[in-house]
Amino acid sequence: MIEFQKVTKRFRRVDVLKGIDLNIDRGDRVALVGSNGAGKTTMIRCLLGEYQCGGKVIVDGLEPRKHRTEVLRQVGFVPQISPPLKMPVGQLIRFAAGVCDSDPQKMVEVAEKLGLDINRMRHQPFNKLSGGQKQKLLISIALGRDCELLVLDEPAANLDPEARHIFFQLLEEKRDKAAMIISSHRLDEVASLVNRVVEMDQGQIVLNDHVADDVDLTRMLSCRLVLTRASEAFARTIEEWQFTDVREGIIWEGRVAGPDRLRFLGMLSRYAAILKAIHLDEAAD
Ligand SMILES: Nc1ncnc2c1ncn2[C@@H]1O[C@H](COP(=O)(O)OP(=O)(O)OP(=O)(O)O)[C@@H](O)[C@H]1O
Repeated sequence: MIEFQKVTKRFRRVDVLKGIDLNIDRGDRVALVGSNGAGKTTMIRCLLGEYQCGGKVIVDGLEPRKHRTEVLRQVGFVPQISPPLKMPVGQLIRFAAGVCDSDPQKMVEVAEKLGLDINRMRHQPFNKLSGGQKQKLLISIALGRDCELLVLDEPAANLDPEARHIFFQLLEEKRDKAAMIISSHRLDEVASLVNRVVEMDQGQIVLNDHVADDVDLTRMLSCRLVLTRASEAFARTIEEWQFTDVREGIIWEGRVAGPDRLRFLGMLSRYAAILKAIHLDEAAD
């Protein structure tokens, strides 16, 4: 369905994508993870035909750069940063529904589930909404239509907890209807949805993990690590995984989201020399 073939992208002499090879098929639900600046958004923008890039991107046999309208018609997209649109909310919904030949009422219904009163705000310009309201509206437009592919770039970042919960429920309903690429820093949130984890680091794919559908991805792993000595570098890294120091930087405990296990072990392998014991256990519910 989607092919990236040796895709490269440079910004001002800096290589931001360094030869990405990746295939995504129908039925794939991919968590795209990686630290800030790894290249996730750039890759998504290449997929949507927004950037000229080296190599080849193909979506259902079409090159997005040459066939943007056709490609975008198949894709429900929620950007990380909302576009600076001045169009009033009501008009924006009608416009978006027209572009993908969908029923605007379905978008309004999704918006209401997320807690947006479209009727009250329909004359309000999009760029005057709050960050969370903008994100809810963009989610409503993407999910309130039928599409073959959902591309979501940090979609829940600005949502309040209640809306977050509803958003993931709505995505769950789309689970078998559309392929998904979800860029997220919170793998635990998307764990139950995805069957693949792709990790980027400095413009490259460093992990491409097909997590089998029969693995219980919602399960958390509880983990205890024992080191031969304390290490500042290790402490910085493991704290990013929300682990707690239980004895002078030597014993660490924490929990790892199910589909994150390979990425976690990949990170640990960098510290093999100072690891004395690793205990991983599926946490009891
Ligand atoms: N339009 C641009 N002009 C110049 N540099 C850019 C541009 N867009 C992105 N970059 C650079 O490309 C690199 C990758 O950025 P990108 O937004 O793709 O990362 P990301 O993985 O999505 O990060 P984050 O998790 O912070 O959203 C960064 O170093 C960024 O500064």
